[in-house]
Amino acid sequence: MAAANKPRVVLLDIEGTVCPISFVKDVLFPYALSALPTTLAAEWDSPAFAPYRNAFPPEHATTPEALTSHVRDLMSRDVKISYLKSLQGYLWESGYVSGALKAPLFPDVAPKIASWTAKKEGAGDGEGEGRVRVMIYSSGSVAAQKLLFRHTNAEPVADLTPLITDFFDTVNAGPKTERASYEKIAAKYPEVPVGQWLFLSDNVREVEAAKEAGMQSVVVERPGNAGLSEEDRRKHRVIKSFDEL
Ligand SMILES: CSCCC(=O)C(=O)COP(=O)(O)O
Ligand SMILES: [Mg+2]
Repeated sequence: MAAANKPRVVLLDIEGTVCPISFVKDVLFPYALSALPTTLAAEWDSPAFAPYRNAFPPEHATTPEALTSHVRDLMSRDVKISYLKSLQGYLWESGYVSGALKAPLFPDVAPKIASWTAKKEGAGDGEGEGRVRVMIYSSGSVAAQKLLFRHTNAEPVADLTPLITDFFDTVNAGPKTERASYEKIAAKYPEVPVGQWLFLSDNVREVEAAKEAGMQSVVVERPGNAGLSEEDRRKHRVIKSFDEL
C-alpha cells in the first residue's frame, strides 16, 4: 500500500469482526434476558434505572411486564435500536464484573491491536508517530463496547481499552449503513484525511457506506458470519484474519 494511503486510523466493528456472532446471540443476549426480571423488580423506580426505562417508547414502559415483552420481541428479531442497546449494556455490566461474561476475541485481534498502536521502530519522538489509532464503531452502546474490551480473553492483559482511542455507536455517530455516520466520525479527527481511515466489518452494507464516505474498508469473513455473494467478493476485499492486513 502506498504510504499516502497507509491507514492512520483503523475503525473496528465488533460482532462478526472481532468476536463471533454466537457470543452475542448465544451468550450476551440470554444473559441480558436472564438479568432483566431481577433488575426490573429491584430498580423499576430507581433514579439509576430511570434513563434506561424512560428511553423506551412510553407505551412499552408502563409496567415491568410490558417492557420485558417488548425487550424479548426486539431481541428475538435482533433489532439494533439505541434504547435496547443501552439497556443491554446496563444488564451486561454485572456479568462482566463478576467474570460470568468474557469476550472471546478471535486470536489475531488483540495482537494486531497491540501492534497497530505500538510505537514503530525508527519512528520519531513526536506524539503518535508511526502508530495507528484504533477506534470502535458498533451498534452496541459505547458503554457496552467499553465493557466488552475491558473484559476479553486476551493474555496477559485482558483490558484492551487503554489501546482504543475512541468509541462510536448509533447514538453519537448514527446508523452504520449510512454514509453520513462515517463522515461524522471522520470529521471528529480533521487531522486525519478520510482516505486514511480503514473500516473493518462483517457487514457488506456497512463497508459500502464507509467507502461512500471516502474511507478504505474491508469485509471480514469470520466463522459463523452470514455468507458473502460472488458480487460482494468481486466488489470488496475480503479477509479472514487481521493478519492479512
Ligand atoms: C458491543 S455490544 C455487543 C454487540 C451488540 O450488541 C451488537 O449489536 C453488535 O453489533 P455490531 O455493529 O458490532 O456488529
Ligand atoms: Mg458486525
